[in-house]
Amino acid sequence: MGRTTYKRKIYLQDKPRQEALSEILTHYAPVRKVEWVDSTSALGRITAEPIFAKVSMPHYHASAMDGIAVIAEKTFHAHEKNPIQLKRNENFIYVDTGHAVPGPYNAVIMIENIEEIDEDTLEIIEPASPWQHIRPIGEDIVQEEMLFPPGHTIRPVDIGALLASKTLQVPVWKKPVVTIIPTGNELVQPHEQLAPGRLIEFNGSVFANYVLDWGGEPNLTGIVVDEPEKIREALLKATEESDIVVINAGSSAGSKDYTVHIIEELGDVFTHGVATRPGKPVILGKINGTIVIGVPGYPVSAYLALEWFVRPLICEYSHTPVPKRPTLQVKLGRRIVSTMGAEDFIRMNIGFVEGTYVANPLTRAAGVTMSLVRADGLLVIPPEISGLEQGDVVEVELMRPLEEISQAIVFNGSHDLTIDLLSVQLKKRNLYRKIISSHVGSMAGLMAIKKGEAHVAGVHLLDPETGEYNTTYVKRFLAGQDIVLYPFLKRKQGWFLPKGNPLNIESVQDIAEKKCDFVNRQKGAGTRVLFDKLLRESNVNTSEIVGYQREMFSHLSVAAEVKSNNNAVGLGIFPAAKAMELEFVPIADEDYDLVMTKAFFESEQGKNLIEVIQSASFKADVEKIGGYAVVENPTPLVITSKPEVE
Ligand SMILES: Nc1nc2c(c(=O)[nH]1)N[C@H]1C(S)=C(S)[C@@H](COP(=O)(O)OP(=O)(O)OC[C@H]3O[C@@H](n4cnc5c(N)ncnc54)[C@H](O)[C@@H]3O)O[C@H]1N2
Ligand code: MOO
Repeated sequence: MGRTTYKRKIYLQDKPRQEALSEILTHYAPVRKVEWVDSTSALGRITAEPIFAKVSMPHYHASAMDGIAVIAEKTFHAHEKNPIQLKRNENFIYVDTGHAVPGPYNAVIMIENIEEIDEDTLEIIEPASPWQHIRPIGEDIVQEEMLFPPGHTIRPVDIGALLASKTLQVPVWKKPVVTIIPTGNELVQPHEQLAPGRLIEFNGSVFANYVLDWGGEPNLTGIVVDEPEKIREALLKATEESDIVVINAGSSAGSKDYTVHIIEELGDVFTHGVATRPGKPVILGKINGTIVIGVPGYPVSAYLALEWFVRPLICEYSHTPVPKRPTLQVKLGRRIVSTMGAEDFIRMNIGFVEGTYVANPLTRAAGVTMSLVRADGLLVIPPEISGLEQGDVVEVELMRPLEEISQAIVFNGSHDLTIDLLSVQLKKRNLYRKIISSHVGSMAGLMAIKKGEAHVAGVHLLDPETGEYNTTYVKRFLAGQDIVLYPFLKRKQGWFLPKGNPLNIESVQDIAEKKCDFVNRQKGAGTRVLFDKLLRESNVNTSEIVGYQREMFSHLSVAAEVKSNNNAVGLGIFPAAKAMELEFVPIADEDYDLVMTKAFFESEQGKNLIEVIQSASFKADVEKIGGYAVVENPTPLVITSKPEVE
């Protein structure tokens, strides 16, 4: 059998998302099917027809109170000065709440308004009005009444109405079957062996669960390799069996991105490329009357594309509107640039600081699933806007409940592992309280406090003049504000060395003399300041250090470099050395402290935070990492807004 070869498709369209959606909706002609389901298991299903009550509720006149049923007309003359006596079974019967009130009785008197004379005789001093304390037939539901219109999503309370009216089965839309085909030679199932170049297939399960959540019936196939024949086969089978087909990855311009050609060959392609970032390489087409949607491989692009195109089709199938997320006005904590001509979808962290919702962008990389996991909101920047300024007030779609966002502690500054532990401990004490952190570096953290965009900043800024950490910087940059510098951690800084320290490195002189390959940090990093200070103190010139000009941007990347070179040395914190299984020779303790406004420090949230920091369980968590110590009951440094007298 001859193999089909396909040319690379290089140019993708930039079709506006709404236009692509409207177009695909016009091509969507679903064959809707109705199924009858038991009312007890109809939760979340959508009624396909109006639902009418089978019987009334109540279906008899029912007493609404414990007491006696009477004939109202025979009580009309009752008065304090004219008590009326009633005889059992003659002109009253005893009834309890819910009992039937048989004719000719037509009113109920509560037991507390009755005087018992003897077993069969009662006395009343007030008349009863007709139908008082009686739930007449159909008070709640009248037989043949419409319970719900078509297109109604069944909720728990609706199941109550169905059962109460003896409506035991309901006609609902059959869920549209959405077949999901993950493709890629590099993919393995999560339980399979991993190797370099092998990626775990997880998009498929994410899609399946979204489809389920949105009211569809997911059908996740196995992984299909990047071979035209296999893809063709999978698509043909899927289009026969499903209402909608989603094929993942292979949507772009790679040498093995066959999907678009195969859809074109088997049916029609309406769109290849939408004007969005991320999510651009979407394919919208149709094979044998079934809509086929090719979504990009990168997880974030993939989930967004699914929401833009698959969700509306599922809703269209059941004639329901596409739900919208609630929105919130937020102030931007940072400037955001955006692509002209394309909609930008930016995952945001949101915090409530000093009475304002402040939002900061998370990473924009389309391969970072955690950006969606961590997102509090989604900022959509329209195509005609090239960027937004820090401080602009914009609308974001909420991806988390507002209560949760409002109670979070906004943490900015230099990242440290212990901040996650702190967040876990806070969460354990209070369901909602957590920390949302932006890792922007110590200086940017200070600036966030200055501008009221964060509650707490984590900083480790060494003053090379004084050898002191943080104090100088806080005094200089936050002058004029009421600020608290809270001594938080002592972190061990030390040499990162190959296992066993083969070159026996202990000092800056050793590094220079033995011509080690030094792995440096970027200018401004606390570790870089420390290294430069060590050089000065030891009278070693930067030119004597091999590799001084090579800068890495994190402790972990320094450790990774050292791991790959037996002649290398780096400087950094212990956990990074431990993660890469390196030798670690401690040389200094670094102060990693917390900066916050005095108002926050004194607030309930602030007190909570300090309490957790000083708790035995948090300290135990921190000790487990190694190379760390929480400063025991420190004296916070309070800096007041009153300018210092020089
Ligand atoms: N020259 C160009 N290259 C690329 C373009 C472009 O316009 N020109 N677009 C880029 C964009 S934007 C995206 S998005 C990706 C889309 O690529 P594909 O849809 O062809 O997907 P793959 O390359 O096969 O996979 C990309 C990436 O996605 C992850 N992936 C894929 N499938 C799964 C799965 N089932 N589970 C989890 N993760 C999955 C994986 O990390 C892949 O490496 O193309 C750019 N390139
Ligand atoms: O569309 Mo890609 O999704 O920008 O990363």
